[in-house]
Amino acid sequence: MTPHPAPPPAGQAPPVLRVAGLHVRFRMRGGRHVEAVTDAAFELGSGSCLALVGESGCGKSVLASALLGLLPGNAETAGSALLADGLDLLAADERTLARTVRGRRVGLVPQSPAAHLTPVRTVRSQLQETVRELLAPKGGKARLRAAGESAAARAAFPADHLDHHPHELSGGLAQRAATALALVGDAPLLLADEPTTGLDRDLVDRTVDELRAHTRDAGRALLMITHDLAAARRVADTVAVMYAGRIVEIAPADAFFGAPGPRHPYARGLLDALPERAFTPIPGAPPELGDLPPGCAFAARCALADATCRAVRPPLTEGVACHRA
Ligand SMILES: Nc1ncnc2c1ncn2[C@@H]1O[C@H](COP(=O)(O)OP(=O)(O)OP(=O)(O)O)[C@@H](O)[C@H]1O
Repeated sequence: MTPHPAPPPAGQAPPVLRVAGLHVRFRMRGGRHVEAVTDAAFELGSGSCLALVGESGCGKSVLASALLGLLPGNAETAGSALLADGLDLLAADERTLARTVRGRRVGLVPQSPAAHLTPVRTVRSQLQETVRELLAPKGGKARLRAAGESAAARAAFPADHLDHHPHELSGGLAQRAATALALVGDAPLLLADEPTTGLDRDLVDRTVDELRAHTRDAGRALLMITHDLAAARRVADTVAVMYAGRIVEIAPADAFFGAPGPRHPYARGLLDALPERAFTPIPGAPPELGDLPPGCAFAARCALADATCRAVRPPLTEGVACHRA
């Protein structure tokens, strides 16, 4: 049965996004399955930012694609992802998603900007076209121009590059152009998938600050997928750690990055791997999502694991999925 969370108490604004029991699996040849996202649940309150962190291949981008209805044909989903107005992103049909969701209610800062920029058009023309499509079908030229320039400025995209084509941009500038395109639609929910790839530290800070500023207003929220824990610390209210398709810890950012710190051994390992901390990598590699072990997926890499960890998958209880936390 599709889980639907209880409505918020009377008088309280509903969260901008409520994800419950989200599963995504891919059907593979020979009847095999890849369990890319298993039982994900979280809420994004009005004006808040949640950072989804974890190593490569743990399902973060698949989760974002599920929210936008952008999964490939071999994907099966379950669960719910409710916007504040009650629309379930997982149940919505393609027409609804294309006409009323992507860009309008949910903006995406994509992981690979090159795939999102049209090669034959300048950045300015793409921004103006997006404004025309999303916001102001009959807007005058001056208004379109101003809206495009304002989004570019907010994404720290330099005005003197607006008339350049994507192939004339560095990786960092292409990333900022894609960020500007996501901001131009003024969507209440922003999904930013590795929005700081290829940027130097100053620009990382500027970009995440801008995304954050965009979502400070009531009724807006940011879901930021990132490897960059410093960027997550800078902007997030809540941190969710994903491992092998599951959220294994979800915690207030202050507690996670400060005291008492992460509770899950994997989350502690992520922080300990940072150069400014112990600089100790987590040994081993994550398991294949098509061949997950029966117990805790982290057990093979965990110094604390015992027989229970290897045999019984720990449920997420009070924000952590670990028998030893
Ligand atoms: N169409 C597909 N068919 C089968 N498996 C897929 C498909 N798309 C993604 N996967 C698998 O889903 C898993 C999760 O991928 P995902 O891109 O979400 O990881 P991620 O955490 O975002 O990593 P990264 O940070 O490198 O993007 C990967 O193991 C990937 O191989």
